Amino acid sequence: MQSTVIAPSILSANFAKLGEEVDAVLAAGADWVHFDVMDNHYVPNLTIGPLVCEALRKHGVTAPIDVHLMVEPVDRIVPDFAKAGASMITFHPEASRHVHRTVQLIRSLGCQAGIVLNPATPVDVLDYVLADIDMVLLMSVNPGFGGQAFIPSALDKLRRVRSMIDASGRAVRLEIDGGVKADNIAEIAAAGADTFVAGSAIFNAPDYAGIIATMKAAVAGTRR
Ligand SMILES: O=C(CO)[C@H](O)[C@H](O)COP(=O)(O)O
Repeated sequence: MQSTVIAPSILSANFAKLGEEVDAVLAAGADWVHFDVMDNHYVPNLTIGPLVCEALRKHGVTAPIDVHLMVEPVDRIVPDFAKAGASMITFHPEASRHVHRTVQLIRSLGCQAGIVLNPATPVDVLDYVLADIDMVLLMSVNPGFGGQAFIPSALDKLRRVRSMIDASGRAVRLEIDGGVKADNIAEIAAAGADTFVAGSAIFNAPDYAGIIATMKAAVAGTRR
């Protein structure tokens, strides 16, 4: 099991003061910045691109930036994000014609690569790419919007992917995204996640440090 990572999704941040929001969650104990890229094609919403990632780096953000591409096609935008300062880039296999090639492209540009599985996407693709990736991101909501409820079937899927990762013997992160809250994060951690994306739970909280500490303590409680 990898170390615990809390990655606030800036989808729920106040975009009018994004730099300050990112500084605030990092100062409050967040480990990564989760950066949701939506194209109004693969998903029914439109968000931010490489220019905003680059702006965060220029603003002084040194923490890992975890770019989740909800775009189709994928490959064209990958080099722009690598240049803009992405640390890891995850993508949906449905959005790439050649999944293994996209993984190779991301890694050739110096970023970590991850595969994202939607709630109804089978895990089988992992049989063929687990040896080549750094992270699996399981969606516990249908992608496109923050603030949705956690889909319970994600717990069984977490357990299944955790077994696959452990059997591989590789240090692959298992990330969960969607509906992660202080009151369900322990159950999610116990099912095998080590990397937790939370948008509305963190950015809607009055005290960022308080909610992040509560989440980390809940995860730590499952590791004893
Ligand atoms: O990728 C996403 C949606 O596609 C978001 O990261 C995710 O939904 C986080 O938001 P919340 O924690 O509010 O559910």
